[in-house]
Amino acid sequence: MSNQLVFDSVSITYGHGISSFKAVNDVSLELRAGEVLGLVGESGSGKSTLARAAVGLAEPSDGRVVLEGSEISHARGKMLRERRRVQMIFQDPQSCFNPRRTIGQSLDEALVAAHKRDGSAIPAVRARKDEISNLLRAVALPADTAQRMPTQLSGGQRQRVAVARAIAAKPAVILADEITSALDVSVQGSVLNLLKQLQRDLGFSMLFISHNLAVVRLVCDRVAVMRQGSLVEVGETLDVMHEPQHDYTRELIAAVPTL
Ligand SMILES: Nc1ncnc2c1ncn2[C@@H]1O[C@H](COP(=O)(O)OP(=O)(O)OP(=O)(O)O)[C@@H](O)[C@H]1O
Repeated sequence: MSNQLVFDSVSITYGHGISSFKAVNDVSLELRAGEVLGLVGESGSGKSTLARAAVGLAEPSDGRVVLEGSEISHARGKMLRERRRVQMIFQDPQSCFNPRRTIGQSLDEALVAAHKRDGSAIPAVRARKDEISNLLRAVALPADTAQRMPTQLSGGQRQRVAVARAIAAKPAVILADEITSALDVSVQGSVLNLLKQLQRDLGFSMLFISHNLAVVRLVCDRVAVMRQGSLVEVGETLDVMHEPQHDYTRELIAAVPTL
């Protein structure tokens, strides 16, 4: 399997001088084409910061992030557009949508950006409306969701729209950062099933950040464990769950009785 996204000796420091803090410390991690890689570790271990470096929301102080052979960290010009092939979905979709735009307008913006990135002709409004209906259907939302405002949707529906917006970009990689943590338990499963199904159908790779090891076991092919900014262990999910190599991983697993 080829590597889609590579974190190559990435370190990320917040702040400067004596108040600086190294949130990620020399992490090398490879996301293979078509796989779901879980990223686990206690709160503050640097999981989100690492992922954010792949979409330009954090800048590596050392090392680089590489997408299909091309560096996308420190991106300029064409690589900024290329970086949109990595899409991040956040815990709280409420804050990621422009509150003054309808869902249809937000999805349209994502579609237009994807066509611009690929250098393909931007389809006429009618054809884009059809694409938006298809996207909504793909995430099991009714077509009239396009006319609604973000605040008119439930948390689960908003997260489905966030997934639709991510796939509108025809991503090579999706970074899912605690995407069900803010949802009611009753809807968490359906959003996860949806994402897993889309991942299989569309073939993107996914970095799946979660506190919830039970969910990680269900969703992920491999799992990586971070502690205090460093990577402590990475392996096949079942191997890591059943034969953890590191004491810290053992502690994480022991904290989840259902495992
Ligand atoms: N913008 C920032 N400025 C300064 N420090 C930050 C910033 N963002 C995160 N940090 C710090 O960096 C460390 C890593 O945070 P990060 O959010 O990456 O961890 P995490 O493993 O994703 O945690 P969580 O699961 O709680 O989201 C934490 O100590 C956090 O307080």
